Amino acid sequence: MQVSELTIPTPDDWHLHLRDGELLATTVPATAEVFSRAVIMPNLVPPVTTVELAQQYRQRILENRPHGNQFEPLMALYLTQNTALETVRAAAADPNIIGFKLYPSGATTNSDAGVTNVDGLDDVFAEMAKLQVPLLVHGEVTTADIDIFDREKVFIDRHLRPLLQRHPKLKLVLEHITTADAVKFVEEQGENVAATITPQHLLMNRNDLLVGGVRPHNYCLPILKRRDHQLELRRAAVSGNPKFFLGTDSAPHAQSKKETACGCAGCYSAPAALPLYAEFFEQMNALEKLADFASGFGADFYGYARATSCVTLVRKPWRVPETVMTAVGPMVPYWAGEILNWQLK
Ligand SMILES: NC(=O)N[C@@H](CC(=O)O)C(=O)O
Ligand SMILES: [Zn+2]
Ligand SMILES: [Zn+2]
Repeated sequence: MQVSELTIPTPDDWHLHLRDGELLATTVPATAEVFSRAVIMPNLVPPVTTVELAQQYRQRILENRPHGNQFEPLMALYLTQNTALETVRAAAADPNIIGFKLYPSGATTNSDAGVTNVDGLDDVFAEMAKLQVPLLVHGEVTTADIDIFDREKVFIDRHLRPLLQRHPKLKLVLEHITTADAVKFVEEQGENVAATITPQHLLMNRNDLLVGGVRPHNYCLPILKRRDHQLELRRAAVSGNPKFFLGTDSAPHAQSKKETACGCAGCYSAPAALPLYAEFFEQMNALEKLADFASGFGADFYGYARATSCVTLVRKPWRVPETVMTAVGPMVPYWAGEILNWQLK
């Protein structure tokens, strides 16, 4: 029998870009109306590198939270080559800071200030391991000799395995994983290593980016991979392994910055985030696994209580809007113009 309603604990988004300024009026409610908590990515210009900057940013986010809403932003700090041990200690002491985000310099949107030499930060990683401050990782090498489709695998082999050998207790989340290699790596590591998976990497592969014309709104980083990799991600997401949990990586860019000769990377999935994951779990005949993936495993990993409130999805097909109007112009959401079977009640 087909279920027509699905109630799960209020989910958490463990990887989210809200941006800043006027756009917060759009991005904060879109997530706060569905999610209980979200990890807020720090790749602003300038980047959110200190506890003080994160507290100010968090305040701007809270100002855009709908009245009566309990949404809790959990701030990630931007790791640089100059991050001080003092900043690690300050982050550990602040309950609104969840950890540090490692962007290899040049890997993705606003990563110029990112890390140029991972091995040179061993003191910082040692302190993070000691204080159990999580390291969130955009796992791609950036050297020109490595093909864009191999960048995740090479990062794992060159940097992540050695890093965890040097710091076996480090709590680490490999963000937005896209390859069978990443799945295998996370499965092999101890309980201190986990991964987030986006809706686009579960629902699509590189054909959806390149066949029949280039689709800028399916372009994100790490780039969609071949179908074999997608199938491994799909398997991992429904496996019930608590190391794999929800992180949308919703990453809004203006339509004009996506539909252009040199388009930005990022899918704005927040307007349809939970229905997109429900679509995937239904395709896998595994809707009963959505609750742990969306609302359980991430909280367990990070050491938060699971939400006690609930959200209900109903089976009621709807079309994702072609555009969403924002203060900085129109944006094309991920899955625009396509049908989703589930929506929030
Ligand atoms: N995922 C993306 O393609 N883009 C993200 C950055 C990131 O998460 O790498 C963004 O900030 O636009
Ligand atoms: Zn990233
Ligand atoms: Zn991201």
